[in-house]
This record gives sequence, structure tokens and C-alpha cells, in this order.
Amino acid sequence: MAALENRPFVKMNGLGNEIVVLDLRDAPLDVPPEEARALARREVLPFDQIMALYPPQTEGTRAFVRIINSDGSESGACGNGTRCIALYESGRTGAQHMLFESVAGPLECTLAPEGITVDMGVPRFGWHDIPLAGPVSDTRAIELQAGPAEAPVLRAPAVVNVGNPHAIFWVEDIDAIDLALLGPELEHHPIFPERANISAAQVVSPDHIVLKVWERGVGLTRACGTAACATAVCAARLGLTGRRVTISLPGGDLVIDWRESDDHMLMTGPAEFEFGGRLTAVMLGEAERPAAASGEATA
Ligand SMILES: N[C@@H](CCC[C@H](N)C(=O)O)C(=O)O
Repeated sequence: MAALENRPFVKMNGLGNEIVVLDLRDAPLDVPPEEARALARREVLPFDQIMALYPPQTEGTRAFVRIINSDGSESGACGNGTRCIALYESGRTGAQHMLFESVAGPLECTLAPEGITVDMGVPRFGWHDIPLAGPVSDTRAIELQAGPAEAPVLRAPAVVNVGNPHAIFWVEDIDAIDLALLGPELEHHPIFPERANISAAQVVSPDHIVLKVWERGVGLTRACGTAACATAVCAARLGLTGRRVTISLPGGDLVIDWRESDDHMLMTGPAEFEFGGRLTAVMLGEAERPAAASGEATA
């Protein structure tokens, strides 16, 4: 029997970034990577990340969060998923302000009429923090390119770790960039020993950037909160924008404020409930899917 069979789930999204919340605080168990992959393959519950909630490890936090990509790999951070679990927890308890924790550190969340704000912590710019395969003195622009050697389409990305590794390529015309084509090779480039999330960013004005993201362990997504934070801090560091920017992704807008007083990144945006249900053997790849699957999810 699949480990996750019969566990309750909630399907949510943050700007179209597909999130499944598994609240495992009552009966903690590991999420087997093969079950995550099987779940992602099934048409009934496609997801980009599972946000698995475990009993808190630090006093004052609501849960320890593990973030699992659709390929079964784990990440230290997920901005859209964090807004989703804040909304989930608020729906359960009524709280408007709460703390979670991931391997990357504490995540302070505040719900307000204008959106859910998450304090995503402080970005790290050292080559070993990202990590890169070897020393690089200036992570504002590293030597890396994609496309034909004689006429690269993407070049000289900024790199940063915001709980997970990101590379941001600055482009003139975002619509001309085919990240589905260029993303896989860059994600797996040997310069990134832990792979990386890959973004193409067009700076429209000092407070507006348009962004497309190829997510590590997932592929193209409609939005990526950590990529929005990574892009905002790298743009500000290069003097391309100020410290508060709106990032427009295919799924909608996020506001990122790189707070002057302590360098924390504050991300504000929406999250949505879709439906809930219990995981079945069919969803987890343990049994053949019947022609017309029914009763697997409740609206
Ligand atoms: N969707 C996310 C990022 C999730 C993790 C990423 N794919 C990784 O492996 O680092 C977001 O909203 O930040």
C-alpha cells in the first residue's frame, strides 16, 4: 500500500503555481519521491510543489514545512506555496499572522486585505551559498550563456540563493525567449552542483519587471515566488530598479519589497483554495486508473 494512501490533501494555487498541501502534523510520515512523481503524473492532481506540514521544531512556529517538487526532489523555499499554507492555516484557525519554518529558516506570514505577505528572509550572494561549482568573485554577472555559441540568446546571469538557488538572465524582449527550450540545459549546467531555478527577466521600469521561470525539478510554471524575490534583489543590486518592485509573471503580479533596514525580502500576493479530498491508490500510481475516475476529490 502506498504510504500516502487515504491521507487528506488540499489543492491550492498561488498565481497558478500548483500547490498540494499535505498536513501531516497529526501522523507524520515521509513523502516518498516515487509517490510524489506518480501523483504529479496523474491528471486528477497535477502539482508543481507539495507543501508537507510536520510538527513544529521551534516554539512559536505552526509547522515545519518540507517542500517537494513534482520530480520528487526537495527545495528549501517556495514563495507561492508559503502563501498557500498561510491561507490554509488561517482557514483552519482564524489566525492572520503566523510563523512556519523550513530548512532555510523561519517564514513569517501576515494576511491582509491587499494580499498575503511572507518574510522570505535575507538573500545570500556568495558563490558557495548559491552554490556554484567554483569561486566567482562577482555574482552580479557570471560567465554562462545559452543558445548558439556565436549568438547566445541568454548570457551573464545574476545568481543568488533565497532559500533555493536562482539564476536570472536579463533580456530585452521576454516574448522572444523560449525557456522551455533553454531551461533544461541551464537547470542542469555543471556550474550549479545543486541545479538551479532559471529565470528570464525584462526590466520595464525601475519598479516593474516581467518574468518567466523554468523551475528546478518542475519545468515552466505560471509563477514562482522565490524567483520573483531573487529577481528583485538582483535587479536592485545591479541598479536596474529600486528596492520595491512589481514582478509580473504569466499567472499574475507579486510585489517584492527588499527592506532597507534589515535586507529581508517581503513578498506580497494572493493564494487560492481549489478543492480537497483524500489521496487514493490510483492517484499514487498503485492501481490502474479507471476510465472515468470519480470520488477522488471533493469540491
Ligand atoms: N514554486 C516555488 C519554488 C519551488 C522550489 C523550486 N522549484 C526549487 O527546486 O528550488 C516558489 O513559488 O518559490
